[in-house]
Amino acid sequence: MDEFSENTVAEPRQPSIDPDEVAKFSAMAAEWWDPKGKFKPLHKFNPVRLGFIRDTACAHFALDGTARKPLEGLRVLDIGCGGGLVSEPMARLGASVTGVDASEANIKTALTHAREGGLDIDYRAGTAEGLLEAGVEPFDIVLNLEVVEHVADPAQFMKDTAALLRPGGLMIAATLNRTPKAFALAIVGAEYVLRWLPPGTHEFSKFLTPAEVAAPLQMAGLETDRPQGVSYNPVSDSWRLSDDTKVNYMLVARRPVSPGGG
Ligand SMILES: C[S@@+](CC[C@H](N)C(=O)[O-])C[C@H]1O[C@@H](n2cnc3c(N)ncnc32)[C@H](O)[C@@H]1O
Ligand SMILES: [Mg+2]
Repeated sequence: MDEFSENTVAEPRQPSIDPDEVAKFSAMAAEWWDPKGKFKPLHKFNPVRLGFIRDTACAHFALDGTARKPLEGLRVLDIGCGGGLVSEPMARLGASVTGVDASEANIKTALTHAREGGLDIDYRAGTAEGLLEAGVEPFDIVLNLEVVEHVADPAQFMKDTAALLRPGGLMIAATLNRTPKAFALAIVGAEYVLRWLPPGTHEFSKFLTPAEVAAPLQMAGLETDRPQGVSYNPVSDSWRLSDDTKVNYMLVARRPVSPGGG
């Protein structure tokens, strides 16, 4: 057993995995940390979503956002963590981070990169349902970023990730909306015209509306905020928070301390 196999959770039945999708990401695993490589869009997108995550977490848990490590003491799950583009900054903010991805190649990249940077992150190859089967302790924060549009059963995936959130905890989900504008910008524009992403990275039919992301979370007992749009500005070549949720958006959900409120 190599060192890496110990980082695999619950091998046998992992129904959220769509093998073609995971193979697509495994094939690009070496590129995660190349800001000019295939994950360039995520690198560009990172500052705005990291700021949003930090601010939302500090507000939710009443933390001092100006502290050097404001998330100290919080357990964060980054589900579908890829190469760790969000796990690492969360660890730098003081959180105890568990990063889980269905692709072993991605986890290898993430482990290597974190070690090189002296960061201690609990990376595991696996899935949400694997964590549930393994009986992990629920997390203070669950990050569910740009993954649900790549899984086999989105509603079940959202439900499983909700089950990994403790009472009083915070989930931040992010994905692409299923609108004509998202088709034009995220698929035609980003994949075929600008070539930001390899053609075929996204399947339009797998995009989800905010209501479709929120419904399984609400059924799992979470309360959801209004979706937060994130938009690209071609003039400044940067991303910003916006009122437009038609392409990229984030959805904040909270598990009440006691069922039915509180
Ligand atoms: C677009 S990447 C997002 C990576 C990271 N969350 C980010 O935003 O930087 C999607 C990731 O989800 C992973 N993935 C796909 N299906 C999964 C599943 N069922 N469970 C866990 N991870 C999965 C892929 O391997 C890939 O690394
Ligand atoms: Mg995606």
